[in-house]
Amino acid sequence: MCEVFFVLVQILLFFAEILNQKMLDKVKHIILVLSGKGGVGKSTVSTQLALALRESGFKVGLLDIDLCGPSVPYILGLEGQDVHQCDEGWVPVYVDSEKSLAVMSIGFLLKNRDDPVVWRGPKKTAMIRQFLTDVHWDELDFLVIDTPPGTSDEHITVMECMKEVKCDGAVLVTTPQEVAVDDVRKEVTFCRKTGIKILGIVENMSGFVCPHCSDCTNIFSTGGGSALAEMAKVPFLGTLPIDPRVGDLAGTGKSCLKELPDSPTSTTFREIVSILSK
Ligand SMILES: Nc1ncnc2c1ncn2[C@@H]1O[C@H](COP(=O)(O)OP(=O)(O)OP(=O)(O)O)[C@@H](O)[C@H]1O
Ligand code: SF4
Repeated sequence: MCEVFFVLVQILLFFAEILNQKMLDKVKHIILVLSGKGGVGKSTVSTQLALALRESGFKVGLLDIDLCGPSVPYILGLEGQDVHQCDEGWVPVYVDSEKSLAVMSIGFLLKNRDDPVVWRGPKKTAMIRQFLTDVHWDELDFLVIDTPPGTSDEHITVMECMKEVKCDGAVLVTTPQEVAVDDVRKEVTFCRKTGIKILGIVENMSGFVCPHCSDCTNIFSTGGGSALAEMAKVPFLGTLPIDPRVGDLAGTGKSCLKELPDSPTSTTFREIVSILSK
């Protein structure tokens, strides 16, 4: 009896793996965006990175698997959009008629933005697996995956699924403060233990850009991200200052590269795109 069950599980896993590979088959590059701590700007970085890749002419998908705080639909101004089902699974929401940016988030499945997702681990794990296997992406150059903060069950599920497909690796987001850097240090260890390559570290909220004179003032200490990158021997991808104009783009779906082409934030995103697309 036990053996029959074991064989059945193996068969199911085999088909899940095939399905997983099939859905992500047409995706050339998969990039995870991780942070050890909440509120450091991971969703902002994921979204602006997806938009910057699109501005650079790539076809992009953005998958938000932050089940407890799905903010991508809000940031992109897509709240209230419906996700449709087709024979192969879910059809993502496209931000434009050219279908240059496809988006999937649990936020599209909640009736109300304020509805909490009160699920235990196994249900969350099943949902994440489904997100990774059942979204019908068209041909994509890049799929950016926005993850929840920390190193929880959800992360382990993502890492397990990523082993079955060709994931390029993870971009780690930190802020300059020591507590955030400490948490990202744990994330570095987590990536190493789970075999995910670290593509680099981004230091967000690094200084404040004055909206009047555009001067950048370091209100916290700086350099935590680059010091960690050096210590962990991984690339440092750059700094993004606190820029109220970037904060104001949340909810509009507008790209920083397009709206604020001369800002330090756009300069850093251009560099990140050029590193990731090499
Ligand atoms: N560089 C920046 N300049 C100005 N505002 C920023 C910047 N980065 C993030 N923010 C703002 O900080 C807040 C938190 O950002 P965001 O939601 O991206 O963080 P997060 O790490 O994804 O949070 P969570 O852990 O809840 O998922 C948002 O209001 C966002 O607009
Ligand atoms: S940075 Fe310059 S313009 Fe901005 S608040 Fe300070 S003094 Fe004023």
